[in-house]
Amino acid sequence: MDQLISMLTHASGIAILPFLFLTAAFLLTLAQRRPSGGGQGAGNGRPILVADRAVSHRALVQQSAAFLERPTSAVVSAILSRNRHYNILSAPYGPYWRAARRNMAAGVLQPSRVRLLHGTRARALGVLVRDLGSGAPVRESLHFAVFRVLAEICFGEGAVSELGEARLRAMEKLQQDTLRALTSSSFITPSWFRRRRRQALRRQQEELFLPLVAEVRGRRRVAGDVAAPAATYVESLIDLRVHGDGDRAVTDGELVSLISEFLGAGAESTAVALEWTMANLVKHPNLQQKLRLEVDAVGEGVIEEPDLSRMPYLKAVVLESLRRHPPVPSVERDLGGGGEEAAGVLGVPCGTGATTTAVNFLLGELGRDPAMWPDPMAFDPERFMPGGEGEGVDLTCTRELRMMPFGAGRRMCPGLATGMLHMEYFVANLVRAFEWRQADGDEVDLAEFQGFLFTTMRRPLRARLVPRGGKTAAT
Ligand code: HEM
Repeated sequence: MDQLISMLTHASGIAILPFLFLTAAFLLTLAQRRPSGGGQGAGNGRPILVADRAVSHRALVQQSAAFLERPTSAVVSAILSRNRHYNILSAPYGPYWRAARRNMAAGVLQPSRVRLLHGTRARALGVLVRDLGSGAPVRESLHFAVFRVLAEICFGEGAVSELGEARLRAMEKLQQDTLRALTSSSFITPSWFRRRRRQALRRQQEELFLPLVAEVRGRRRVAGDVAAPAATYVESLIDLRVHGDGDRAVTDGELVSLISEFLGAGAESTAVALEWTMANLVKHPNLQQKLRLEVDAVGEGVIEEPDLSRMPYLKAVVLESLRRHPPVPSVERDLGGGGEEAAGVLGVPCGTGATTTAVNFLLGELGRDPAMWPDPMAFDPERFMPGGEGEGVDLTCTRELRMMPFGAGRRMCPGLATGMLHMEYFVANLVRAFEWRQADGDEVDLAEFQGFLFTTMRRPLRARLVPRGGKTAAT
C-alpha cells in the first residue's frame, strides 16, 4: 500500500494525489452545477436572451403583467434563506411585494425626502475625501461612502454614529463577503461547503441586524401611540402592515432580508457605477476638464443637491457611464404561469415543450445598440447633450426604451432617483476635490468582470489623485 501511495504521489516527479483530488472535485461539482445567479434563469433549460429594445419595451412595459416574477435563484437573500424570507427583489408579485415596495419607494427613498439629507451626504463625502487623500484604494473608499449614506437612511444618524466606523465597516464587509461567496461558486468547492457557508452568512446577518431592530422596536413601543412618523427605513419596516395578507407585520426573517437588500444591492450598484465613471474620467482627461469647468462654475465649497440641476454635463457623464457600463448586466424574469402569453410577446416558441421559463434582458447590449447609439463603444457624454441621440432620455422607459440601466416596468428599480442623485453628488465633489490622473505606468483597464449580480472592473481602478491646489495622493 505504502508503495502504491508513493508511486501515485511521486510518479514522474509530479505530486499527483492533489491532482487526482482536484480532478474528482471538478467532475463532482460539474455534475452538480445548475444555472444560478447573474445571467442565468430559474428554468430547467437555458434562459431566453433578449437584446432588442422594441421587444424589451413591449414585454416589460406594455405587457408587463406577463413579466412580473423574478427567478429567486438570482437573489442573494432568497439563496441565503433558502426562499424562506423574501425581500422586494425576491418576493413573488402579490400583497407583500406591493407593501414592501411602496414602503421603500414612497417612504425613505421618496426623492423629496432623499434630497433633504444634506448632512448625511456631507458626512460620507468627508470620510471619502479623507480616505482618498490619504491613499486608500478607490473602489473600497467609494463603496464605503455609499454604504454609509444608506446605513444612515436605514438605521438613522444616531445609530450609525453609536455603532462607530469600525463596526459599520464590519457590517459592510459582511455584505460584501456574502456577494463574494455567491460569486465564487468555484469548481473545486463542494456544494455542501457552499451551503454551510451561506447558512453561516445568513446567521451573521441575523446576529448583526436583529439587535439593532430590537432597539428601535423597544423605543417605538415606549413612545406608544405618540410615536413619531417613521424617520428611518427600519422604523418604517417595523410599522409596516401587509394589507391583503391579514394586515400582518413584517417578520424578523423578512426584516433581515429587506435590510440586507437595502444595504447590499443599493450600495454595490451605485459604487460599481461610480468606479466605472471615475475610470472613464481618468482615461479621458479632456472630458474631466470639461466637467471640472462646469463644477467650478457653480460656486465654491461642497456641491449640493440644488447645484446638480444646473449641471447638464455632469448628468451627461453619469448617463454615458450607465449606458456604456450598466452595473447590473441583465434584468431577469421568470415566465412561470404566464409562459404562453409571454412567449407570444417575445415572439419565441416558448411554452409547448419549452425547456425554460426564464428570460434575461441584456442591459449592456441594449445600451450598445448601434441603431440607437452610433459608435456605441466610445465613451461620449455629448450624446446626452442638446442635439445628441440621448437627449432627454427617459430612464423609466415608460414612453420608449433607449437604454435601461435601472430595468423597466413594474419591477424596475425603486432606487433610481436615489442612485442618480448619489452618483451625480459624488462625481461632482470628487472632481472638485482632486485632479484624477493616470497612476504612473498603470493605464486604466476597462476590462469587465462578471460577478454574481454586478459587472465590475476586472482590475480595480488605480489613479493618482492630486488635491486641487495641494499635494499628490497615490491610491
Ligand atoms: C446606480 C444605482 C442603481 C442601479 C444601476 C440599479 C439597478 C437595478 C436594476 C437593473 C434592477 C432590476 C430592475 C428590473 O428587474 O426591471 C434593480 C432592482 C431593484 N433595486 Fe436597484 N439599482 C440602483 C440603486 C438602487 C438603490 C440605491 C436601491 C435601494 C437602496 C435599490 C433597490 C432595488 C430594489 C429593491 C430592486 C427590486 C425591485 C422590485 O423587484 O420590485 N437600487 N435595480
